[in-house]
Amino acid sequence: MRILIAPDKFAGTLTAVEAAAAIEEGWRRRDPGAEVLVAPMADGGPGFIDVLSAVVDGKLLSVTVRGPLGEESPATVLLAGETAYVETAQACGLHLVEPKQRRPEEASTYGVGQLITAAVDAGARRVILGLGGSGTNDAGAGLLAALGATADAGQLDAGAAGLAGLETVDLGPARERVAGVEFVAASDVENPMLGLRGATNVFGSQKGITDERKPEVDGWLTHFAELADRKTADKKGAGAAGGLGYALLLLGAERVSGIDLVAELTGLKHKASQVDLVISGEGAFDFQSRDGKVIAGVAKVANDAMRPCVVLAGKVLIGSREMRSMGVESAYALVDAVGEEQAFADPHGSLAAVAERVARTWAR
Ligand SMILES: O=C(O)[C@H](O)CO
Repeated sequence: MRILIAPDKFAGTLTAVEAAAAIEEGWRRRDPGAEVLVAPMADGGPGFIDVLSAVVDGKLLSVTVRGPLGEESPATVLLAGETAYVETAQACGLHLVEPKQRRPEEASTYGVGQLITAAVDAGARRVILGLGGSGTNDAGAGLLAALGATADAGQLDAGAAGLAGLETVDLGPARERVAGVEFVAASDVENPMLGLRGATNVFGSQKGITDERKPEVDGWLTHFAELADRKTADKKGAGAAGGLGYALLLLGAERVSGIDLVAELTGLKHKASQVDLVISGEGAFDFQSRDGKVIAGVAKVANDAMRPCVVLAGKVLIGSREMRSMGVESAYALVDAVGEEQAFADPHGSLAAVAERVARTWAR
């Protein structure tokens, strides 16, 4: 049997590379002669550089930047000729701050601007940024400040709260700093920045913004957009990574789907056409998995190649009808198979055990 293993990370427990290894190990116990192709995936969020550095011929540049709350964060830029790949979550990711320490209204994307500066200073003329998994919600104002944008009153690098008192914003110096550089924003979502479908209302809760605080925070972002460029806030992907997409669009970025970009760079289409079964996976397979996320992207590629796609996930929180409409044949949950405690205590072993069971059904 020929299989393609193309999972996302299992957030908080396994990277995409580790998840793929666990699935392969479990599958081989049942089907030792299987021909296995492995393609760990990412949608623009955490894991973007890890996954791309395995397939892009380039070198890693190590830098230290400001994390979401000002702490030092180590990060890497992947340089391939004049193209640089940046994983924005390395500077502004939710995982960088312990749940109890989170202050989402103050968290800033300043470090993402520092990553761009490092890439440009190293000779990049095209910067491809993965967006997603952020702990920030500052409309990308921090990024713009790091590149030289200025404001009177208020503060561009103090998170969403700093935007409240702004009176004027000058993006000129930031645009000048990166003149001639082409940007690509590879995002995990297409949401606009403001309103009910916007960054604060849809993704604010996972960062710790309470429902009561959302109208005021959304108002701060609206105020900033009114000073900078209101129309751009409605564009596709402006709301990705707490409005970081918006700041990149202001710098002229082209917006693409993160998973489509990763699928292309990893040759996923070709790989899918060579196998009998495609296996994907992630921590929680839920309604958020539908648009722009890894499972939806992998299932689409599998369907286009007319190959069945199954999913292994920590939890499956989606109905079978919805799952099938995405092109996923079956989904298997670790917590159903081994229990929640065991799934967290030994994620590798649990995932391998479930993969072995799946092979019992699918291997031939
Ligand atoms: O970072 C975030 O806000 C979400 O992943 C959507 O991009």
